[in-house]
Amino acid sequence: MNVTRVFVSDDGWLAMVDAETARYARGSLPDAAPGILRCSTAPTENTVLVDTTIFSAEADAPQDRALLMAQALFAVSLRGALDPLIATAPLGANHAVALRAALPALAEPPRLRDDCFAMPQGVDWVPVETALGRLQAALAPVAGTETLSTSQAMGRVLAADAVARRSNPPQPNSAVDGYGFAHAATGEGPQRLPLVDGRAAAGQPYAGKVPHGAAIRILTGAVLPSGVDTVVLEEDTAVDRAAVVFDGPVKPGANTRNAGEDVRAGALALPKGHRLRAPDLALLSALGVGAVQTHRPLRVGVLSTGDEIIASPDQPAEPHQIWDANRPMLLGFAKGWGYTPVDLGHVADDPNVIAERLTDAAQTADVILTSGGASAGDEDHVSKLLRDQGTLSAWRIALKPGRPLALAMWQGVPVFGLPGNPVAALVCALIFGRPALSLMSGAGWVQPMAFTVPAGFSKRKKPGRREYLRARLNAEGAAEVFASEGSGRISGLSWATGLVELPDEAIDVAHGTPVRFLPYAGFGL
Ligand SMILES: Nc1nc2c(c(=O)[nH]1)N[C@H]1C(S)=C(S)[C@@H](COP(=O)(O)OP(=O)(O)OC[C@H]3O[C@@H](n4cnc5c(N)ncnc54)[C@H](O)[C@@H]3O)O[C@H]1N2
Ligand code: MOO
Repeated sequence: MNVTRVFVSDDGWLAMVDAETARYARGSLPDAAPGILRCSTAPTENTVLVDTTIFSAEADAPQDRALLMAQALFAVSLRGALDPLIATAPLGANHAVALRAALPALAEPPRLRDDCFAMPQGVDWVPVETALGRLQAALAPVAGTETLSTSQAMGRVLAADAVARRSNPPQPNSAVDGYGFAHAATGEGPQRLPLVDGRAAAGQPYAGKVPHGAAIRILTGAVLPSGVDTVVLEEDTAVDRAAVVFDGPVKPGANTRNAGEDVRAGALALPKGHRLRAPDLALLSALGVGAVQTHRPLRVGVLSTGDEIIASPDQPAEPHQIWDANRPMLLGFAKGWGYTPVDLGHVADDPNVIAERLTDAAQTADVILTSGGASAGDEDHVSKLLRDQGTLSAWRIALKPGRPLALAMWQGVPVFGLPGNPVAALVCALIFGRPALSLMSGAGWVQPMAFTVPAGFSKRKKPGRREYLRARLNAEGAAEVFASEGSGRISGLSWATGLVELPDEAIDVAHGTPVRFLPYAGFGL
């Protein structure tokens, strides 16, 4: 063996760089590998101390690490670059990159293929519509019910049909201020009807009967007195002493409203599942519905995960840390959608802590939205945890942005693991979260509002996935899109007033091409 140098690691393994090692380094490892053996000789002037722990990531056993060191040193020596390395001992920590770079390659980098822009093979890419269909089928209303007075029920979802207690209007009445009479007593040409004493006003009904051929002063909303079926508008009349004059003919029933013409007593006023808006409070009140059976608001827990996240901008953040953007956004969605937001705070990427927080949350929330850690990387603890301990259905959705979406049950509570990138978190929350939460709240599945507008941009999109772009309408009514599609560009979320939805198929969008615009307002934002 033509030993040129001996390298000894601090744990006693010896590597020699020479022609033998060259053969070994290029070949397979025989049982007694030449070039590496347990150090039994005292260090000589030929000995260089090496720190083989720099290869801890590559090998656990000291002898294996020494072997890697031998291979690296041999490769370096072949290039004649050994001496500068040896000049600074111990040989190791300061040279980790150079020595790693010198290791012979074992793996080939993946080659670009003709279909390199296709979806990865062997991955179950779920089209958006399929994913939505599965979600819809899997979920059910979970919010309990309680009876509330109508005045307290704004924003609540009806848990039972609301039925009209009486008709609207309850009685036939006048639609205008004018004069009322029996139509049968009038005809064509000038009409002159003597007035009875008294009048009919809203809230002050006329108790008597108006004689055939006579008229009565009547105001808007007044119940039609007996003997009155038609009203002439005040502006079309003149009063001649104690008579009213006008030109006939007047249509029978003119300017009157029939009892129950709006809603009849006993009719369905609002169906179960309807979310009460201010106009609905008007209707229910008008129909005498003073109390309604409602679903309790869905409790939506929101949890952020990630070692880099600082829960609030009230707290300082180091340069490697970022303030939580997703949690305030998702809590805001929940509130805006009429649910009870439950702030579950932020946890670091520690599976035990995440599990503990989810377990607590399962007591206080009906559904949990997490963000971060949804994909399959080293730090993607949410999806791993849900896979190991929950019943995860990890979906890779043919969607951009927002492809990783982890769905699981945690102690009976559905967990939506949204992607960490804020733009992806928003898209997943609006496209998947909103209809799903609506269904769970008792309000049924909802479709986003969308309308077709001309594109104010151009883009060529490949087939196989749906894309959502941050967009807003310009003065011409065309949809312009945000300058960047980067999923971390949070400013684009505020710049936009909605999303443009590009279909799953390929599309070549030019200025003027019709595209679907989904306004934020249609998502209840
Ligand atoms: N090798 C791959 N890498 C990534 C893939 C992939 O398919 N293969 N998918 C990318 C896509 S698309 C997305 S989206 C993200 C999803 O990642 P995770 O859900 O696992 O989220 P993180 O890795 O934890 O974070 C991603 C990104 O978002 C930032 N973040 C996280 N939480 C918040 C928050 N509450 N507020 C503001 N910003 C947040 C985080 O710092 C990261 O920058 O994965 C891609 N990678
Ligand atoms: O879901 Mo990722 O972009 O698609 O950010």
